[in-house]
Amino acid sequence: MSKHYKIAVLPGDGIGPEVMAEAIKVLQVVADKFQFQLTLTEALVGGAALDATGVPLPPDTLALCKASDAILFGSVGGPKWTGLAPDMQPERGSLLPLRKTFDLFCNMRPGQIYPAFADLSPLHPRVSSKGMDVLCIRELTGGIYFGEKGRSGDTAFDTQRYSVAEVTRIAEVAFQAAQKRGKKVTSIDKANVLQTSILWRETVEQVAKNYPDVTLEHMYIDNAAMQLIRSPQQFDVMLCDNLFGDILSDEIAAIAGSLGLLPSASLNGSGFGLYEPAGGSAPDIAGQGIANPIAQILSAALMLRYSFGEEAAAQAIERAVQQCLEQHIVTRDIDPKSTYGTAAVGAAIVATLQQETH
Ligand SMILES: NC(=O)C1=CN([C@@H]2O[C@H](COP(=O)(O)OP(=O)(O)OC[C@H]3O[C@@H](n4cnc5c(N)ncnc54)[C@H](O)[C@@H]3O)[C@@H](O)[C@H]2O)C=CC1
Ligand SMILES: CC(C)CC(=O)C(=O)O
Ligand SMILES: [Mg+2]
Repeated sequence: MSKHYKIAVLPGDGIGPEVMAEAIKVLQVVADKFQFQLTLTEALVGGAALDATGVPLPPDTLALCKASDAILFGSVGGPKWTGLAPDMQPERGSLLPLRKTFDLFCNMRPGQIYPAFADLSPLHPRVSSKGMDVLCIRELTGGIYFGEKGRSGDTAFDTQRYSVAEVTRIAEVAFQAAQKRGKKVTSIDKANVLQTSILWRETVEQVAKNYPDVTLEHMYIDNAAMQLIRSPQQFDVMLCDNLFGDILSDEIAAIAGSLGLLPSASLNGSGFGLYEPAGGSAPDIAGQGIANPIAQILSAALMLRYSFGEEAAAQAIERAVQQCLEQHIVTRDIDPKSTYGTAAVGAAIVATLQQETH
């Protein structure tokens, strides 16, 4: 076995460790089947790290990430840590610094309505027959999450700043992705109000000139949020800034059936990436063994595809997930009547992979 990949495994808080356990089982099966070696090294991050070491991103964890080929991330945060100083909070003190440190400017969140349980989509029957297949491409290292912020007395502020260079590089990714899909980019902004959106729109127009085979449309964020619910099938690639992409991707997940289905890849163009579910630590269901592991498992598949080029293994995982969904082996976030828990869904995906010949 000559191919060997080193993965930093950061389960984090809440449901993170529960869903990560299932993703690791899946990775071990595909490594065996597709003949590559994985070194999976676990480290503390987020609230778990804060409790154990006093900081949400310990130096050892960062060093492990730097020495790895990719990061498989669970989720961080929860009510236990929300009152802390901002940089001590798990989200601002670990996840955002990881995104910035590795320049992970491109966040991809693919969302589809799986035909097998389209009837369970909250939008059924209006959209299910026409489906949805959207790739949300979100700028991840700029915008209001990283701008100057402050608080004094009864006033607080956050700053949104975007440069032409930042918008250009994420727009390039969106157009290239659209070329391989439905050849349409919908760029989301609020250019009727925001100066950064005017620059965003102008810059996307410039980039579009290099992709004459891709149709570009612009849409204001408020309309986009509405159009997604009204007719999600109209979208192919949605190009968003950091804040708008964060919000719209949760909406895409809900239309697909659950936040527990939506994976994500955060990339910097070098092959290195951080892979995590689009959702958070779900404190309301943590510890109950009922979290949906599919977003974490599909995030592992994206890691195999984007960081390691193991396309066959990635597709095998995606097929196994699809098959379990078709057999209605799903957690209760998708079907409230279901009795399958996190481990049962993970085990079904593992069994499907083991049975499949390739
Ligand atoms: N990447 C990350 O680590 C993220 C962390 N967070 C943090 O997570 C904590 C909780 O945030 P919320 O706003 O409640 O968002 P959340 O995404 O954790 O949960 C929202 C709703 O979706 C459900 N949900 C999410 N993932 C699920 C899964 N795999 N299976 C079944 N149901 C699932 C939850 O049960 C909850 O009802 C906060 O501290 C937040 O800052 C939020 C988003 C991303
Ligand atoms: C800490 C947040 C920005 C995480 C989040 O909500 C996301 O990445 O979707
Ligand atoms: Mg979010």
